[in-house]
Order: sequence, then structure tokens, then C-alpha cells
Amino acid sequence: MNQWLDKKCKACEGGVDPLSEVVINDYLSTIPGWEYKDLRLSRKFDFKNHYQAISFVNAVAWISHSENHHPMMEVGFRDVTIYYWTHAIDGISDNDFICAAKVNNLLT
Ligand SMILES: C[C@H](O)[C@H](O)[C@H]1CNC2=NC(N)=NC(=O)C2=N1
Repeated sequence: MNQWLDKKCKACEGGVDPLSEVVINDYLSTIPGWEYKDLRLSRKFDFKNHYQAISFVNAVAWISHSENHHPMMEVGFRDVTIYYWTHAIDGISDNDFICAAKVNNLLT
């Protein structure tokens, strides 16, 4: 069982340190397909058609609603790129890994 899937995001009002790059890079193996670039966790997802891409966006929106933690999403013709970072600390927190793992879990 992935270490993040049974966790819930914690409300983040700032005042905590972002994860260090060492920890982020260590944790990356727990969210296959994701990368850490430009201070964001990101992954591009490709689909058969636009309808499937939008359905995926809606599934991610449900995770955002459930966790009160929101990504930026770029939607193309048949692809969606998701970016997570914790706005309140302008960096990466466990919340970002929890949501990235739950997004990956949509595809299993
Ligand atoms: C109080 C609650 O934690 C904030 O409103 C949430 C909402 N969604 C959020 N999403 C992201 N990505 N970062 C945040 O800091 C954040 N804060």
C-alpha cells in the first residue's frame, strides 16, 4: 500500500517549512511518473480523447474538494498536466505528495 493513500491533507495556513529538495527527491519514488521541476510536482497525463481528459479533470477536482488542497491543471486536446505545490508556504509539503498519490490511484 502506498504510504500516502491512507493519509489526509492537513490544513496549511503557513508557518511550516517546505520540504527540502533532498526529501522531495527521496519521496519522488513514491509517486511514479511525477517530477519535481520549477518548485512544483508535476505530471502529464495522456488520454484517448478530450472527453476522457475532462472526466479525469473532474475526478481530480473531487480529490481537491475532499482534501481541500488544489492543483493547477493545464488541459489540452487529449492531455492534462497537473502541478502541485502548497501555496501557503510557497513550497512542497506532504499534502502535495498525498494528492499526487491519490491522482495516480485514479489510474489503477
Ligand atoms: C485553509 C486551507 O488549507 C487553504 O485554503 C488551502 C486550500 N487549498 C490549497 N491548495 C494548495 N495547493 N495550497 C494551499 O496552500 C491550499 N490551501
